[in-house]
Amino acid sequence: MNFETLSTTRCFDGELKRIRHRADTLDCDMTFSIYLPPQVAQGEERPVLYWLSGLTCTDLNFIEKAGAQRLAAELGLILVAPDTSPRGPDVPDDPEGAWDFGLGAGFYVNATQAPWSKHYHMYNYVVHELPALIEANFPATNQRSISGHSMGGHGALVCALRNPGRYQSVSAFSPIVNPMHCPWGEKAFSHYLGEDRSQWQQWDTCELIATASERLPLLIDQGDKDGFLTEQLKPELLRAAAAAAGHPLTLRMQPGYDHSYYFIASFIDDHLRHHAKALDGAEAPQAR
Ligand SMILES: N[C@@H](CCC(=O)N[C@@H](CSC=O)C(=O)NCC(=O)O)C(=O)O
Repeated sequence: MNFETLSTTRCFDGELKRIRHRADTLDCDMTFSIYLPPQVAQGEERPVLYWLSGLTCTDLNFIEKAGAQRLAAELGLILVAPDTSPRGPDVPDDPEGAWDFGLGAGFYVNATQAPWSKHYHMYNYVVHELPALIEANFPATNQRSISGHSMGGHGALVCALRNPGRYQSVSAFSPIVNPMHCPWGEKAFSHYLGEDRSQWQQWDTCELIATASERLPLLIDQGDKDGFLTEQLKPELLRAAAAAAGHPLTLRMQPGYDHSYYFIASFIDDHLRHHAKALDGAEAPQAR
């Protein structure tokens, strides 16, 4: 598989790379970031944490703002941050240029409706094509975990719930848990998936959790001063759905925190340790 390394930057004794490649599932060129911890320079293969970002983001928001590399280096975790939508001059965008749909807002679904269905297959990209590229070309094991923020939190939860056994652990910050019933999700799903709401259920965490065949524990952090909390995110709906299904959920309401990457940076270490504990060969170091 061909790819181009756009940059390589030393970081906490590891390497941060930006990679551009042709994405067949999206029918466009894509750029992602990958952090290789120092253990890979010593010949080790390491497990991967995939991070899905939210609306308006590229691969860089998480890499530049979350501060995850320091502990990833210590834990020996590879971090992979894809972009949030297909890109390029041929890729359709919101006709009015809104930031909550189209470019930067792929919602991690496989679009079925024209004109979106030509490129907007972010689910297939993050679940299949990107891991295949990573595992064939980088010193990565096939042990994977997934996390994300907001639209990306929705993506992480949906990817894990739809693929029992594929991910060792899952977590999310401020996820859109019930996109079928919030303005961001209704706008995106009606365009990408059409008006038949029965087709939306397979992309909605609160729906998927009812019938999940694997009860992978969910770790979720949510700020109680998040401006999107009541209209878009609605974590209480996930709490109810998880309770009804008997699905293990740790939902931490964090007092005073908003929707920003300052919030993510404040709790990212807990999430990295959660994933490291679940991933073979990436145990957290002993406390000193
Ligand atoms: N541009 C918007 C704000 C958009 C926003 O808050 N995006 C979040 C994700 S929201 C859900 O998916 C984000 O991660 N932004 C990038 C960042 O670096 O903070 C506005 O102007 O209101």
